[in-house]
Amino acid sequence: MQTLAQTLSAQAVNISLTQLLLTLADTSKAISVAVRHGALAGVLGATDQENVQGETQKKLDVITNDMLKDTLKADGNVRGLASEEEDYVVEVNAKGEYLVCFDPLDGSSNIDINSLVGTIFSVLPAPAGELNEQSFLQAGRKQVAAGYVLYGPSTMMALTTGKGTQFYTLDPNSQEFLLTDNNVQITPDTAEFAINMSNQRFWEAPIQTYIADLLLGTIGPREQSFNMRWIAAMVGDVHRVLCRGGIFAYPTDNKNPEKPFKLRLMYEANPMALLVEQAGGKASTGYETILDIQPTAIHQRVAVILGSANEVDTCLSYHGIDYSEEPSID
Ligand SMILES: O=P(O)(O)OC[C@H]1O[C@](O)(COP(=O)(O)O)[C@@H](O)[C@@H]1O
Ligand SMILES: [Mg+2]
Ligand SMILES: [Mg+2]
Repeated sequence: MQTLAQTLSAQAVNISLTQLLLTLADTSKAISVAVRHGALAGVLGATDQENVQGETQKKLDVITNDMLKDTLKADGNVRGLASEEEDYVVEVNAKGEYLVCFDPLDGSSNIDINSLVGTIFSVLPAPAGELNEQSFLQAGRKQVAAGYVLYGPSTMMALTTGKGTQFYTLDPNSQEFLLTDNNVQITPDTAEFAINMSNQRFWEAPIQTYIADLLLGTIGPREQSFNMRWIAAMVGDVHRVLCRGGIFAYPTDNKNPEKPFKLRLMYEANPMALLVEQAGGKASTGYETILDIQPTAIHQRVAVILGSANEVDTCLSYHGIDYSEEPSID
């Protein structure tokens, strides 16, 4: 089986990006060790700090953020970084060619119940000149690489450098990420959806109607039964969609009018959208393709609807968007 380095070489990924991706992979191996030690290492539970979004930080949010920050600072290829757990962008190396945005621990509410968590990352080209927040505000389409590492029963990485989506599995013996799927493909049709149903009464009308029709199953307009899954960690839910198809949605809601969206564009939605598109799926807010959004802030939040192409199109048709002219529709 090919190693990560061998696969990146076969994809003709340039040396600086390869080095950076290997740094991210190495750091994720160390995070995997910290996560696996759990209570034995005293890493579970919360801190008494909040991040910029007003969320209480878990100990592992802080530990994993520091691990990534330290290794990316030591990697000469990084110009700057932005993290869910950092209020502001961090300047790294004046000569670095890349910007890295990351969610060091996604699904962190799962950590205390020994359930799925992961790390999500997005790599953008660093523009010339002074580094500031503006340097990062590039549409997701500009990402040169994106991926996540899932700390599950096995540690897996999903990665794209714009040449399809690949899965790697961490070999516990050699400590190498080995290529286990070179061409991940999301089935265009599905009978499985993932959404936090407890927010139902707060959604907009289009998503209310769409989900209601899925729940009606064989007696509704879809004339088929749909199954529901919710891991409460985007990495886990998107991984399932990449493995066996499905639709994942965290739509707009009015539960807290100051925060109409949950997921963050730069280090959750964009990297997942690129992985999904590169695997033949689609990713939208309901009104706009995620990868085409022009960001306005590093911690900006968005609505997310992604997964099996035909099912995402069906969901978008409830939002009054007709995709019948698009080539992906039969
Ligand atoms: O609490 P909810 O509504 O189930 O939300 C779960 C969502 O929140 C997140 O956990 C947010 O990520 P963080 O844990 O990085 O803040 C997503 O991974 C997941 O999809
Ligand atoms: Mg997250
Ligand atoms: Mg997080």
